[in-house]
Amino acid sequence: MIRKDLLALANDISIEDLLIEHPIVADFLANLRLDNIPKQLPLSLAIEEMDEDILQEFGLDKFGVLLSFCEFMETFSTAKNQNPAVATLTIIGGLNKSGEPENISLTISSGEIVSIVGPTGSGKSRLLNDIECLAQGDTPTMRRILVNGVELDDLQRFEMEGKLVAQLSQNMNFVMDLTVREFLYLHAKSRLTVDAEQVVEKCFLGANALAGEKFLLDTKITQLSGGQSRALMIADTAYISNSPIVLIDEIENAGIDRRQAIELLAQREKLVFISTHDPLLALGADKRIVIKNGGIIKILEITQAEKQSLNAIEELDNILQNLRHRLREGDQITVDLLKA
Ligand SMILES: Nc1ncnc2c1ncn2[C@@H]1O[C@H](COP(=O)(O)OP(=O)(O)OP(=O)(O)O)[C@@H](O)[C@H]1O
Repeated sequence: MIRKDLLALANDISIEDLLIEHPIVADFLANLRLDNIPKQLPLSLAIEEMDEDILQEFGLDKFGVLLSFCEFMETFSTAKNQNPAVATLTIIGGLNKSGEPENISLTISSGEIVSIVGPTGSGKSRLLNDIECLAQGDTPTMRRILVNGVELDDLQRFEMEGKLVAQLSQNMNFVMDLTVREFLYLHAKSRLTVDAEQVVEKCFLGANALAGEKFLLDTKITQLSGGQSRALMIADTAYISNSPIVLIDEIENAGIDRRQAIELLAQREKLVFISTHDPLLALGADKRIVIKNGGIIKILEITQAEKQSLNAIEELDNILQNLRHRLREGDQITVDLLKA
């Protein structure tokens, strides 16, 4: 649901009716201790009658409650989560930065991992953006993205917007004051997950396996570090979210177990695209798109020889990871740490 529709829910529908249509609203009210708000009014009018002090406890004013309502519904409402199945995604080439044609057509199936490599500024994020907005020749690259082999008209595109793609970007901004348990539970519940308790536990264990420093189910999500919140979002995307396509921009700096993270996502039959400068991640993918000057210049399938080199790269990477770990621990860095 887009902001305009969410504001209409807050302005035009009584809280009573809202609760029937979106039971998850009860959790929103409980979080802000608004359970006793008059339910016969729409949310925007009901908060007018409220004591400002209660809201101030949460650092909110009346407008802040409406904003918080929209953010909550964007994150948790089921309307967002009825995803169409995506078996394949096709990228039809457009033009590079010099206006020359890419002359490519690449079809990727669910469960495949695709890495995107190329120099800084070459257009890796642009390709991810083209996929995210399901470009139809209307972005600077003129690329077109087909879903299940079909071109999307404006209506289909609009309907699919926000439903297909989970974007795991560098920074996660959590606005709500929830614990990890509450956050995961709400997600699971809003996606009508059977056995929400079990899924929450699985997701929590999965996230902690990826994160460097461990966190608890009772840790507030606003207190998670960048790497921990990234790990949580990856586990959430794998176990709870049902977005069939996952876009990851530069996971290397997140301080989490990168290979395990990608494997976790691919096992869940997602279609995973990772923009990366990291050899381990690039070669861990089934296919590799090489970008230069804004255009796709090569599409490589991982070869047997490359797969074999992965072990050696992993050893090198472990040495580097160990160095980083020692550095964080305040240890002396000596040459013997460079041995495998
Ligand atoms: N084919 C294209 N035509 C026109 N502009 C393009 C094209 N491809 C990329 N660009 C533009 O070039 C700029 C740099 O691209 P982008 O940010 O995607 O690079 P990047 O490879 O992700 O860089 P980094 O590795 O630094 O993150 C952006 O403004 C992007 O919109």
